Amino acid sequence: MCVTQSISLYCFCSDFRITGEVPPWLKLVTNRIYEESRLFPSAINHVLINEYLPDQGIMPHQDGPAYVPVVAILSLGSPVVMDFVPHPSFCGTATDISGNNGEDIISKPDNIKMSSGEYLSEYRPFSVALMPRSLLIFKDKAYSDFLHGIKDCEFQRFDEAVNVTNCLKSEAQLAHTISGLKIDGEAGDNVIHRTGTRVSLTCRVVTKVHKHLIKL
Ligand SMILES: O=C(O)CCC(=O)C(=O)O
Ligand SMILES: [Fe+2]
Repeated sequence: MCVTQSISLYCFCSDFRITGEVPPWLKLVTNRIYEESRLFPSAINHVLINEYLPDQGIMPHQDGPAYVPVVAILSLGSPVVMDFVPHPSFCGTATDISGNNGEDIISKPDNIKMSSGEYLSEYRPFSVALMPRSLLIFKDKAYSDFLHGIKDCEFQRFDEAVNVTNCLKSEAQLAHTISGLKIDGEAGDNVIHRTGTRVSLTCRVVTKVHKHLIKL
């Protein structure tokens, strides 16, 4: 269940602001992501700010077609694990995503595996640990062929995360500053304990301003 609290939604396009003035610090952040990543076709014009309590996540979903297929997620506060699972259409349980009106596409986790329980070989699930102050950018196939989500769970294993080595390094360097991260490498027990809130800034480029996007 998606139980996150959306704090703010900023859409910079056509002077279209949902929750007041776009603060200068936010423009600095998005400009820097745009300029340094060089992955967005134009300046970021849409930022969703979400707050997650330790037991809150977000259902596996695909960001809607109103956005260009690249997204940057800046994570602050508690670390968390984001899971990527192949879109059901790559698992033999295709659902029609055409004609979507611009909203995100949400899928029940049960629909993600083939009836045999197998995944197509090139579409294996993976996860990424999102450490505090990290920036995750994904695009193309990761955007359109996979659903992304976060479990509603206070304890999250990250030993299977694609960036587990980086997490262990950053934990070693920042152990005193990262709260909610317990690592026991010897036991192979790499677990994030989400003890505090997490705030994320999801930065995108919206091409079509659709009235449904305003729904908070
Ligand atoms: O908060 C996050 O890390 C993910 C948010 C997200 O996927 C979305 O808003 O579409
Ligand atoms: Fe998303």
